[in-house]
Amino acid sequence: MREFDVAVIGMGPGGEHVAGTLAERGLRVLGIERGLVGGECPYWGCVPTKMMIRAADALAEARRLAQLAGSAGEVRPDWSVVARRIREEATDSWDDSVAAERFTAKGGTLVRGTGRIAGPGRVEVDGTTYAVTRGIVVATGSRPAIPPIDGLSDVDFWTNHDAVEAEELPASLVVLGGGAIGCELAQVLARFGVEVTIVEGGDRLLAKEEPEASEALRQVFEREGIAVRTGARVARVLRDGTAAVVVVLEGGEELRAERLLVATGRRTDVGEVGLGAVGVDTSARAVPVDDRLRVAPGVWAVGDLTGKGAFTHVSMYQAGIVIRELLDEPGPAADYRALPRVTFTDPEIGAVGLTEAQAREAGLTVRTGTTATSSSSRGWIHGPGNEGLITLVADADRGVLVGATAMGPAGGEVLGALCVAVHAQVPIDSLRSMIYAYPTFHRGIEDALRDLG
Ligand SMILES: Cc1cc2nc3c(=O)[nH]c(=O)nc-3n(C[C@H](O)[C@H](O)[C@H](O)COP(=O)(O)OP(=O)(O)OC[C@H]3O[C@@H](n4cnc5c(N)ncnc54)[C@H](O)[C@@H]3O)c2cc1C
Ligand SMILES: NC(=O)c1ccc[n+]([C@@H]2O[C@H](COP(=O)([O-])OP(=O)(O)OC[C@H]3O[C@@H](n4cnc5c(N)ncnc54)[C@H](O)[C@@H]3O)[C@@H](O)[C@H]2O)c1
Repeated sequence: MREFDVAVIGMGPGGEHVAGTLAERGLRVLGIERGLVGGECPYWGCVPTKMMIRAADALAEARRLAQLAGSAGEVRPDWSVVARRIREEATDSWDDSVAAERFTAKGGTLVRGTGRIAGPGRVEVDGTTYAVTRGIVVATGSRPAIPPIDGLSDVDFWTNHDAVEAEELPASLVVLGGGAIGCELAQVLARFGVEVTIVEGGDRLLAKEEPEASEALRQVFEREGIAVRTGARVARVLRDGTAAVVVVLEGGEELRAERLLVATGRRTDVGEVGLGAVGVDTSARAVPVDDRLRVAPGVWAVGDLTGKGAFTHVSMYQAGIVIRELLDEPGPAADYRALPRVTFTDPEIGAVGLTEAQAREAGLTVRTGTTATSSSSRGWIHGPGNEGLITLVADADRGVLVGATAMGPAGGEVLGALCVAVHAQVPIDSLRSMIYAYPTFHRGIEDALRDLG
């Protein structure tokens, strides 16, 4: 049986970081990947979708020219430019040779196939068993969760994979799910001329964010011609000939489109990767981990699988802790108090820490302060595209921020300052005494602090 110090099952952003760093540090590392080294983020997630968004935002800015600077002629979207960039620049036509070689050049051993834990200190890849002396790291990520809707499996629906790989766009699209994926892709495709309807089962878009941000985004979407149906339950789905998908809502209304994109969340698979062999309940939705990402003696987990936030930065952050664990190096334990997230719609919605509702549920003495992005000097100067808000959530007893939202142009960048405030528990009095450069978008933080009272 071949022996390694560390085996990493799943080479997405978290697994690749653990495996590559430990190999570089001289450990014997086995990396196991059944798809592409790099995982969801570079091939079907963050990177190509942000490339799409960059293109869609350029179109939106061009359309704003008339209100700001005249005209650059007729704006004519061409998806083939985006598809080519994704194929050639982002994904190498979904070929991971460069990433695989980067790992093996560091001294790692890559085995392609489906890995699973065969027992303590043992992993198996498609029938071959390997001995692991120091640690097994499970980083198998997530896949699209497909809801059990009558008829769905009979229509050729899209997931994020198909949307990212599309060489041509449909004329019309129903997007099932108004979360981060649904909202980002809906706006991109609408800006490229696709007639888009979002069908969201809950009562608002981006349910994990502040309700005011959800409402502001809904208004932007409707103004851009995206139909938003919230509180809408799908009864069944069927194909009408070859041309259209019909989405039948409870109540009987029918929505027709050339394509259906399913973006209803992600699912993890705890059982498939053999975590049951080390005592994990395989019916769990996420792997239970402690604050050092330990699952069982000699087993760690990182990334989407841990249920701590399905973001690349969470996976990389956790990977950093596991690397220290496996190298026996000191360092802080995981702390998710200041977890940031950014939905890259236009306007961007950046948020960190707790929402107001979460802070109240936690029993804190909550105070909030808010300001409209459009009412700041910079927002007003910016003009078209200046929708948004800055909302602060404070723990009044301790005099610190526990959460914040920055929605607006560059909302994800404005968020940086708020992340520091929440993470480092900067006293609100200290935030009030800072100098905020004029006229920046982040200066809106000062207005929101004033509103905190
Ligand atoms: C459309 C979209 C847009 C996104 N945009 C952003 C964004 O802007 N910012 C952000 O932070 N996050 C974004 N995300 C989320 C981000 O992509 C994920 O959180 C991140 O990729 C998770 O990393 P991971 O390490 O858990 O593994 P994953 O990226 O999920 O990769 C896991 C890997 O494990 C492999 N694998 C699974 N099971 C096995 C097995 N048994 N044996 C061998 N290999 C296995 C898979 O093939 C895969 O390559 C986006 C996601 C999507 C879908
Ligand atoms: N910018 C980013 O960082 C970014 C971008 C995209 C995705 N992501 C990550 O990927 C995760 C998955 O994204 P997602 O948008 O698929 O999931 P999500 O959980 O964010 O949103 C899914 C939405 O689908 C709705 N839904 C579920 N079943 C439904 C049904 N049958 N009919 C109608 N609506 C239904 C839910 O109510 C929810 O609002 C995100 O939570 C996020 O962590 C991050």
